[in-house]
Amino acid sequence: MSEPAFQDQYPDDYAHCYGCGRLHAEGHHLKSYWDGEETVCRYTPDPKYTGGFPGFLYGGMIASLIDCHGAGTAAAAKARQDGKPISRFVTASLKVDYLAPTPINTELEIRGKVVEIKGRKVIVDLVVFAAGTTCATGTVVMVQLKEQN
Ligand SMILES: CCCCCCCC/C=C\CCCCCCCC(=O)SCCNC(=O)CCNC(=O)[C@H](O)C(C)(C)COP(=O)(O)OP(=O)(O)OC[C@H]1O[C@@H](n2cnc3c(N)ncnc32)[C@H](O)[C@@H]1OP(=O)(O)O
Repeated sequence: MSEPAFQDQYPDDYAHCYGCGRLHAEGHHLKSYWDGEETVCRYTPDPKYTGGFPGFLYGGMIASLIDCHGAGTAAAAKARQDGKPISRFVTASLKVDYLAPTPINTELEIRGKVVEIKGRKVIVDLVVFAAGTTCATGTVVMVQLKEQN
């Protein structure tokens, strides 16, 4: 059996994020997994998240995908390195470059690559693909909650 999604391993008290918390009743419930040394999250946006014109996703949602998949990647990477269960990270910094319009009603693939793990801080590079096109890239700085360290 494959390992549960990173977000499904968050402790209950820290699983209420609108983007990825499994316990948020109306959230997006993003799910992230290992794919070799990278991580992957797949998500098909609903047209209600339309951006400036029909057919395309609004930038805030793209940032959310990068943010939440980045947090999950940081948590999983730290857990893998330390041989411990997944703990909860929060976003200290989020940078997004929008490279091409991102379609809705198309499955997006968000991939993460760990750049650095230093103490409670993990830096992750991310890419958002739609049908093979690179639509956005991002870098996040994630910090492990002190009480989870
Ligand atoms: C998820 C469940 C939450 C449950 C909460 C329970 C209570 C927990 C208590 C408190 C945390 C509250 C957080 C709530 C968040 C809700 C969830 C989101 O929506 S995430 C999106 C919004 N993100 C925030 O709202 C973070 C706000 N920022 C902070 O709370 C702090 O600034 C935090 C935790 C991110 C860092 O504070 P430090 O005092 O723990 O750690 P320092 O020593 O400042 O930083 C550690 C390392 O990270 C680097 N760093 C910190 N901020 C950076 C930045 N903006 N850019 C680059 N590097 C940064 C530092 O340079 C340091 O690195 P070097 O060890 O020196 O190499």
